[in-house]
Amino acid sequence: MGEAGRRRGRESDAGLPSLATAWWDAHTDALARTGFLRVAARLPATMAGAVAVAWRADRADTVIALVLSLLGGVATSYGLLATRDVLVALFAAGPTLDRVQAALPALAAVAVAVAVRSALAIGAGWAQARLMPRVLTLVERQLFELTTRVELAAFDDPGFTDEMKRARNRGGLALQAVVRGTLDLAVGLAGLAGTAVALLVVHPLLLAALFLASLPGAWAAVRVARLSYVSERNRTSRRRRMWMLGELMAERLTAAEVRVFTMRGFLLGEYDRMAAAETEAELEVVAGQTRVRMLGGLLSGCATAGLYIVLGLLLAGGVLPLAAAATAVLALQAARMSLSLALTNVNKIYEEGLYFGDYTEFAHRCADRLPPPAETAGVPAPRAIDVKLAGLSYGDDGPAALDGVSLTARRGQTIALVGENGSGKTSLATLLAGLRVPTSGAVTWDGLPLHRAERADVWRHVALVSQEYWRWPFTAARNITLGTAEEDPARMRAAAVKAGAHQMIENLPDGYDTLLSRVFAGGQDLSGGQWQRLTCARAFYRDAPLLICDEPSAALDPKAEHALFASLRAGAERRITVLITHRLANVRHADRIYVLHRGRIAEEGTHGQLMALGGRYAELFTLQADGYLEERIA
Ligand SMILES: Nc1ncnc2c1ncn2[C@@H]1O[C@H](COP(=O)(O)OP(=O)(O)OP(=O)(O)O)[C@@H](O)[C@H]1O
Repeated sequence: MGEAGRRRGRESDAGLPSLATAWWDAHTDALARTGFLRVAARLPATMAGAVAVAWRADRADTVIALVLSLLGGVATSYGLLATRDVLVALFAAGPTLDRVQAALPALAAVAVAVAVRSALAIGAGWAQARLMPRVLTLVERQLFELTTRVELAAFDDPGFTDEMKRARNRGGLALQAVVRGTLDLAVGLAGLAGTAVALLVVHPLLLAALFLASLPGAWAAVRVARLSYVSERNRTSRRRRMWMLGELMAERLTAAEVRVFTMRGFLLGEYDRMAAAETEAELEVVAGQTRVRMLGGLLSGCATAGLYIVLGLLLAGGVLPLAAAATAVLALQAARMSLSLALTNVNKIYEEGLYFGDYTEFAHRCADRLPPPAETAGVPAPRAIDVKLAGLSYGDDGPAALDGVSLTARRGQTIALVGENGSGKTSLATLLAGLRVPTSGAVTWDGLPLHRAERADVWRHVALVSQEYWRWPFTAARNITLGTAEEDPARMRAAAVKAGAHQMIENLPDGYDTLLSRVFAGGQDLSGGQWQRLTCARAFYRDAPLLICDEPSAALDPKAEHALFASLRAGAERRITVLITHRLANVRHADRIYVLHRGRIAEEGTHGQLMALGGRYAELFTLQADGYLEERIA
């Protein structure tokens, strides 16, 4: 078992169980074994990818940054050769004044080269700074375009959500770092090339010696990068747990339960365990990196010493004149600076490139999970919805949540889905709304299979009161008109009245303009029932031909519940209404009631037919009704 496996084992000894193994663990070990040549081979592709993104973000600034960086290398080369001319003039025989005068033109050339190089570096830096925010926006926007389009089923896959988190948290910043690193590497390489040209002119052997001297540093840089990347990957799941524990201990929604269930000791204990494993892993990596750096430093030192010995021998043997040797020393110093810049950035590009690779892999995975292209143009408002032998499983090998379900719902009808918890009601509703594609069978709207239609066109005809609705941090008005292009105040108020939300909203400090989130200054929060009224108002505002209400009254008081169902009945003839509720008194008026049991339709019919049948429905209804019948107001 690898270290990662052993650590996972330790984590699951007590407390929370292990997190599901994520797909990336599979290639962690392969990455740890990546050799220098593979790293080197990977760099050009990473850099080309970065330049391509930079190009899309802003062509002009990309070209300016690259061209100015390369010109900087020319200025370096020119400056070094001018320096050699200065030294040749100064080391020549003759009176000092004459020698200084002879060196003046070359000195002027050196000054110009230095000034030009600085100006080019400033220009390149400015272009790079302008490029960075655009690169980040481009990458993030691309990610959100995908995450808001992929099939809903993708979110059931823990691997997908992990990858998404990593791509979100690190992808954009990693690409920024790769682009910055690529441009800086261009500066370093241009400087190095400029120096190399100067060295080549001085003596070709010096160039070879410089190349050999740079190898240990390059090896250490790449090795350090790989160590931190592999450790980061291994630590992701631990961090996820720590983040999850942090959320449980420092969130308003969990605060009451943490206290009343005396969870504090357990949660803090879990946190300590995770933190200890995290620190241990961190120290392991730092120790490994320090060893590599020490070895790299030692080898670099030896190589540099060798370089100076070569220089000394060439000088002693009379192969190299003194001025050329002095230029070579200057060139070597310049080369070392350029080399250090280049290596730092090789390091950075490689490491950040791996993280950006996660982003690009995630983008590819998203592309695989996008709905197929629509085969029809436009989707008319449904007059009849047909479900034929539909089955649904969550995940690749999950048990069937629905199995062979068939039903028809027509315009003007209200159908009710009832049944015990986990029987498949919500799953069936997601099929009717085109939110999920059945794993077997089909769902059609007026004969059109939903999976062949453009999803956005389908959802334009759907209003959903979801069981797990989101408390959108917008104003009350925006919460009602959510997702619709136009805001019609009169219609919005009418929808709020139908949902019993109008008076409640009017009583808020700023009425419909009250911000419903405590996260923002001056924001307000609502009670569970008040939020539910608002979500019902949203559904009425959409006034869609398919209205799905999944437990719309779970948090409502009896009066509000009564009013809501009266409103639902009032407009029922214009649409298809799907009602899901455990309060069976509310489904008595439904045109057809489907009783689900373990993903299948166990019974169906009107209230009267099902009561006469004396099956599950009759049993549940009688059970509930008895509770009310015992005590009546006299
Ligand atoms: N996102 C999901 N991923 C995996 N399994 C799921 C998911 N959603 C539902 N299930 C499973 O599918 C089955 C049916 O769930 P569903 O939510 O449709 O039941 P339900 O009848 O609406 O239940 P309830 O009355 O509690 O709302 C359950 O076994 C549930 O565990």
